Amino acid sequence: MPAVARAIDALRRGWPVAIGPFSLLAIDTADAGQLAAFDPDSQADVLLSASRAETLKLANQREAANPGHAVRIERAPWLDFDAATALADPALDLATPFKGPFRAIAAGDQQAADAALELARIAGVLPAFFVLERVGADALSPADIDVFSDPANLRLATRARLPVEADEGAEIVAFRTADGGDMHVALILGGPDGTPPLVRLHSECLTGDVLGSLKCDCGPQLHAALKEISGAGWGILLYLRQEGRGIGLVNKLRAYALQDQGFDTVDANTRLGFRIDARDFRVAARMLELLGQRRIRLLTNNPMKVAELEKAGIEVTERVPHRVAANPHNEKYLATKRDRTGHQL
Ligand SMILES: Nc1nc2c(ncn2[C@@H]2O[C@H](COP(=O)(O)OP(=O)(O)OP(=O)(O)O)[C@@H](O)[C@H]2O)c(=O)[nH]1
Ligand SMILES: [Zn+2]
Repeated sequence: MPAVARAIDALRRGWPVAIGPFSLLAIDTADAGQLAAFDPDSQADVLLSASRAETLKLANQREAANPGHAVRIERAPWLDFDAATALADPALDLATPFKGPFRAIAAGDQQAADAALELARIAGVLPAFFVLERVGADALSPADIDVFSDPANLRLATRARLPVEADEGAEIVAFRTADGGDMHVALILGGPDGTPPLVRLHSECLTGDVLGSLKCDCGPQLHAALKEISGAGWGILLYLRQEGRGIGLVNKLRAYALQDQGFDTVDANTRLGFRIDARDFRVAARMLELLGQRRIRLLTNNPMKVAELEKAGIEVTERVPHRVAANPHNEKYLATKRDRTGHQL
């Protein structure tokens, strides 16, 4: 498992990683010099996500037969570092006329190719690589990456009293994984009273939670949730380290830049090459289990959260709506949540 943590670190630094039969260099974090060292003979192909390939109209019959999977683009003389960056990063879509033509070919080991894209998401880098078939002694397997994300690895690390505005008697509980994955926390307000706790799953949003961003509703939702839970007598707020619906802060800010170009929150994620919602709510179920709460009332407008928790063995006895007032900056975002991602607003 430490090998996965090392690979995540390497991706963030623009260093090569090995997965299955592949040696991979993340286009997002590497530079032309690192590419020359990685691939002195200009042999490397490019690996992209299906949704990115679709945006670029590079999804040919091969991809259509295998939707949702990594797409491999054959190396061509004009596919240098800058051209690859334009393939990887949608910020340049409107500005950069494509050279090409580019040709999609068989990915090779599809499972390993898909695992590479998932590792990029976990590392918070764009899901796009230079790729070579080169067997490395300590290559990761796709199963290693699954194990890394398995919420069964989550452990309760420590708990302490934390007086907060909403409840001076609150308690904070920290969770962590053996491999140094993201650290999640729970805030318990009030104490068990024999009824299912009112629970809020809050996904990290640095811009909204800390900076008072008006682009989303996260900040007001966070504070309203704490108030509501304390008013209900008792409950739990899970603060989940799933910034940007699981794509990381840098990629979320890239999504914001695309929104400045007129794309909505859904299309921005797709253009970046990510799923519309890349969060894994099994981790929330595991935290509730470690806190001894398998029956809950859930504060959310998002039916997917209810479904995912139930799938992971948590009984949601009631969905409690969690609406906050809109402002002129987040009106469109909230409308998109209602119209395109099934939020009950
Ligand atoms: N990728 C991306 N993430 C965003 C954007 N705006 C907010 N987020 C993230 O979205 C998460 C909050 O999710 P929402 O979809 O607003 O709400 P929800 O949690 O699904 O649903 P509710 O429980 O009803 O609030 C946080 O992690 C934010 O950082 C955006 O435009 N793009
Ligand atoms: Zn937000």
